[in-house]
Formats: sequence, structure tokens, C-alpha cells
Amino acid sequence: MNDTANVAIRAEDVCKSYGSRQAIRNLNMAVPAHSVTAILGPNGAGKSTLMRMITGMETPDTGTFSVLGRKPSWELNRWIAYLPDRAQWYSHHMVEHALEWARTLQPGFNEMRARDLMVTLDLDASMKVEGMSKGEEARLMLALCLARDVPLLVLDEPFSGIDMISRERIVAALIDSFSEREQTVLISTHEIAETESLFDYAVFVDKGVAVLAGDVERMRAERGSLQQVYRQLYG
Ligand SMILES: Nc1ncnc2c1ncn2[C@@H]1O[C@H](COP(=O)(O)OP(=O)(O)OP(=O)(O)O)[C@@H](O)[C@H]1O
Repeated sequence: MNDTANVAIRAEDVCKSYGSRQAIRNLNMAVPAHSVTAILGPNGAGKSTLMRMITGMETPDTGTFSVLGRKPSWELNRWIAYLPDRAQWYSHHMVEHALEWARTLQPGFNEMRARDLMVTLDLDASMKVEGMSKGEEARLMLALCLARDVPLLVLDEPFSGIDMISRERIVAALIDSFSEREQTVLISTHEIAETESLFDYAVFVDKGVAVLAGDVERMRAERGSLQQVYRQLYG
């Protein structure tokens, strides 16, 4: 993929260390524009680190990123809806406050879509965040991100804590929603079996290196399901 217009995120020879620990090593990848791309790999592979660098929260030690044709920065983040790992909403607030916050501060926030998503995700706007279960809070954070009309969504483990049946239902709703919109979506997840129908491109990361990347359809034809590819790589 050489054409910049067709690539939403490009990483070239990116390295990132924490002390003596090398989290990302000479990572190269190109995420196709308008794709729903999976970032997959075992614990500690470097997925969250990668996402923090894409959103400008951290900078690479060496190498470069191009995100939506620009260098990652705080300014660029107005075009990105980022759901960080371990995201939490203020516990003493109601869901309604979260909507108000997003409406005021989040560029491209579409409140009508947010309210529709609340229904899809079984959330009641009068709920208090304090009493929410882990899965309910995960749904709230997901709804706030999905409601944004921005060109790039970066979702770090958005399904973590959500039960299997709800997850399948949410994934089905997301497939419809993504197919109607022109966004590029990057998702890291460990729930490969229930989510693999979402993805059209996948990047497998191991020990900070992108070890395999490509079209999901082709991978399935050549190697079976994404889950099988995962087992072949890490099993
Ligand atoms: N702030 C930090 N300080 C020190 N080490 C870190 C920091 N952030 C990440 N690391 C290390 O970098 C490596 C990659 O971590 P990262 O969180 O990116 O992995 P991950 O693929 O997202 O893992 P998981 O699937 O468990 O969420 C790990 O070895 C981790 O311990």
C-alpha cells in the first residue's frame, strides 16, 4: 500500500522502550483507510503502547507515524475518538452528565446517535455511574466513542468486561454502523471468536513486532479463521 490516500495509519520502523523493556521494536504497518482493522496479540505484545503513540499520548523513541496524513499530536486528536485501555467515567456522575460532557467537549459528538446507541447497548440515561457493573461502564465508554463523527476510531479492548451474548449483539450492531460510515476503525481485542466478523484487515503483534498483517478475507481463505491464525502464531 503505497498510496497515502489509501492508508489511514502508517508506522515506519517504530521503537519504544520503557527503561530496559522494549515494548515496540522496529514495527512497520499500514492500516487501510476506511477499514475496520484488528490489532491482535497476547498480553504485553505492545497493542496499547501502539495505540497511545497513534493518539499522540506517547512518542516513539525512533521511527515515525503518519496518522490521517499527519504526525500524531494533541491537535490531531480532535479527529480521533480514542477509547483507552482501563477507561473510566467519573463515578459520581449520571450517564446524562457523560452525554453533556461529550456534547460540550468532544468534537463531532452526535448526540442523537449516542442516544440510539444507549438503547442498543441497554443503557439508561438516568443511571448513576457509581452503581454500574464493569460491563455497563464499558458500554458507556464505547457509546461515547462510537457517537463521534470523526475519521478515525481507536478502541483499546472495547469489549472487555461485556458478557458473551451482549458482545455478539453489540458486534452485530457495529457491523451495520461501520458499513454505513466512512470511518477507519482500529480495535484491539482478546475476544477474537465473537468479534472476527467485524474486521476486514488484521495486524498481529508479537513482542513489539508486527508479525503478520493483511486482508482478513484472504487470511481466512489461506489459513482458516482469525482464531486459527492466532493459534498458529502464538499457540
Ligand atoms: N508505562 C509503562 N511503563 C513500563 N512498562 C510499560 C509501560 N507501558 C507498557 N509497558 C510494557 O510494555 C509492554 C507492552 O505493553 P502493552 O500494554 O502495550 O501491551 P498489550 O499488548 O496492550 O497487553 P495487554 O493485552 O495485556 O493489554 C509490556 O511488557 C509492558 O509491561
